[in-house]
Amino acid sequence: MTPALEIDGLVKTYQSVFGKPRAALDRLDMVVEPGQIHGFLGPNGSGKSTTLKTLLGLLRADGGRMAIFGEPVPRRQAEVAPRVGAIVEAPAFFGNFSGYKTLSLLAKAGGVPKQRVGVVLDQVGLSDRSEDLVRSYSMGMRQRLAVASALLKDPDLLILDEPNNGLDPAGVREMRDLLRGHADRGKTVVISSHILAEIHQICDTVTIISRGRTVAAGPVSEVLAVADKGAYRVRVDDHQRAAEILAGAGAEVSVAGDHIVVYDLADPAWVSHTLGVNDMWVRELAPVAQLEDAFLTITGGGPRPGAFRPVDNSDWTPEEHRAS
Ligand SMILES: Nc1ncnc2c1ncn2[C@@H]1O[C@H](COP(=O)(O)OP(=O)(O)OP(=O)(O)O)[C@@H](O)[C@H]1O
Repeated sequence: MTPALEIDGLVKTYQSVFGKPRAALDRLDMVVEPGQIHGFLGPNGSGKSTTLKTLLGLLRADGGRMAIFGEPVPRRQAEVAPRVGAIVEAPAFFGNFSGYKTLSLLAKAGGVPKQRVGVVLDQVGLSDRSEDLVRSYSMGMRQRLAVASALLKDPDLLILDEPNNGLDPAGVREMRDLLRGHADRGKTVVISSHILAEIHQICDTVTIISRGRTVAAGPVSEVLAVADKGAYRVRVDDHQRAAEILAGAGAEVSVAGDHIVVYDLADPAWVSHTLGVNDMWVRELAPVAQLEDAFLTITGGGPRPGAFRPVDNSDWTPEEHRAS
């Protein structure tokens, strides 16, 4: 089946008039299959908004390829635009219009039948307040109005950047039900977040990025299973050398900031023994037990080996990419 979304080796560097150029995306990869709720997870500043803006044609990429429903973008952005609804930056609504009027105008501008306005107001739970002026709306209500505007054209691909911002716990639950309902009708949803728990509760699959690179991707249960998979955090004096020794002895290891992580470890004593016989002394050996720890572990360092592909500059179509 054609993926709803494919990103391959995306590169984006922000130029600065005074300072040095800032590499925001460094060969980022992402694939989203249709009908899923896909989480796009990464710490603040890791490049989520930049990715989504580039995908939607709001920023120009410096390298890499992107396709939406098999159509290369930005070249065929106009063709796929009717199938995509997105909120990437909090839209500015006119405070003196009601929610209903706001959506009616947007529907008219987008060539969407007016009946959709009532439907989406209902979907986001704003029907009761639809005649009130937007300036009287709470932040959470404005957020829901924004989601309603993205739902107007009943998009096959719904992209929401941090949709739970400003929502209280009940609002987060409603948002989850809303997105699940959309996916259950065969639509695809991509939501970005820096909060692991949100992605864990809502999403089927996830792409985790750190410093503009993909560091892990796959079904949420598998990617985050690192927490339950006998992963151990190890601190020694020379992490690089310790990682080489442990990897050479057959362990799956990644270097993450000021520590290393050893995966699938049946017996932690094996680590102290293996390093000890190489004259390296373990300062800390602790299980990575919590999901938040797992997230920090995954995003704390560079990409894990094999987690991303280098860019090639050959001509490319999504079909060729899938065949390769
Ligand atoms: N217009 C810009 N000019 C220069 N640098 C920028 C610009 N926009 C973003 N950046 C930088 O690019 C990097 C990625 O930023 P981006 O906003 O894409 O991250 P993010 O994951 O969406 O973060 P957050 O979760 O805080 O929204 C950051 O280092 C940020 O400072």
